[in-house]
Amino acid sequence: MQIPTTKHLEQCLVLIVDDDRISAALVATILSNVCRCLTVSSAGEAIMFCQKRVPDLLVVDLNMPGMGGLELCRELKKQRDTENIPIIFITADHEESAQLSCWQSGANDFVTKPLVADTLQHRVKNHLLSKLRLDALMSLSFQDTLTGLFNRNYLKHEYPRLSRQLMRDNQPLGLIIFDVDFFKQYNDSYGHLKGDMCLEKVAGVLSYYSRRARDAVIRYGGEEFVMLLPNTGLSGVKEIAAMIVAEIHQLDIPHKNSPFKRVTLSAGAVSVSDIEKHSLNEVIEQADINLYDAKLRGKNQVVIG
Ligand SMILES: Nc1nc2c(ncn2[C@@H]2O[C@H](COP(=O)(O)OP(=O)(O)OP(=O)(O)O)[C@@H](O)[C@H]2O)c(=O)[nH]1
Repeated sequence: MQIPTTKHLEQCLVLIVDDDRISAALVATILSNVCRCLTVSSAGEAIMFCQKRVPDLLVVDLNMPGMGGLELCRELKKQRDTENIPIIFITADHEESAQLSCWQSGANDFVTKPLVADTLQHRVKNHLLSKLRLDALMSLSFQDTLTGLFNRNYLKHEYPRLSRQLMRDNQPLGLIIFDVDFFKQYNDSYGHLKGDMCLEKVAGVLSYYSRRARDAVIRYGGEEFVMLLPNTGLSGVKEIAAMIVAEIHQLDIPHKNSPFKRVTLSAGAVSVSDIEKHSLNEVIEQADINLYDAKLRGKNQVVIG
């Protein structure tokens, strides 16, 4: 089976990390007909770059003043956002021990100087293609096709890691379940296709409010969405849930068979501080009880506790 890739090779961004400008320019020229390239001149700059924008691959000079290539590689492989970026070292060192150090730091490959242009191009190309296939598989496994949000698989996969992190930092997890009110009637009145468009609009608003790097929105069921808000206490969770419910109300998406005459959301929210004592199911269950309460109290509102 051919796995559909998320973008083309020429759209990929390779970050070249080299303190020697001439050497960096040579690598950029060699790779110019394979992909897009940007250059930074130190490991520190590379880390800052990756915090703002994640490249598809890094070509790193092994020996740089200050933080060297090996340390940079170890650092990037530790971080969740950068752990899957292929890293290729360029080294003038032909010693076996240097090669071993590259592998041990987590590098995906290395090329030796003097550079053979064809070899560098093919290595970069092969690693980029593997990365594109991995990205495509990740999005097929973890993305909801209608809304582009994460799916339930992602939540199950992500929760153990997230809860370990929150435990270490002694921080709470905020979680909100949103459910579109009278959505069966919406489909019945306007048709399934319009129903899908309505879900896409709701998803857009939820994504907009998922502002911090580790916040996440998941399409949990048909018209049910879960928002994960790490490091967020009860008052923060309440504020965000209320803003989203109000925003959907303000959007004024017509719904003739709702008593509100527009599309609305109900929300059940929690903030759990002793996360180690609770499974994902327990946290969801608590939020779901609150959601049920919001529905009982007349919908278009948030219940938190
Ligand atoms: N258009 C569309 N509809 C969906 C999708 N997934 C689920 N639904 C519909 O969502 C509706 C949910 O109905 P209910 O669970 O009865 O909820 P409700 O009508 O919103 O009732 P309350 O939650 O009590 O306000 C069902 O009619 C499903 O067919 C989807 O992907 N697209």
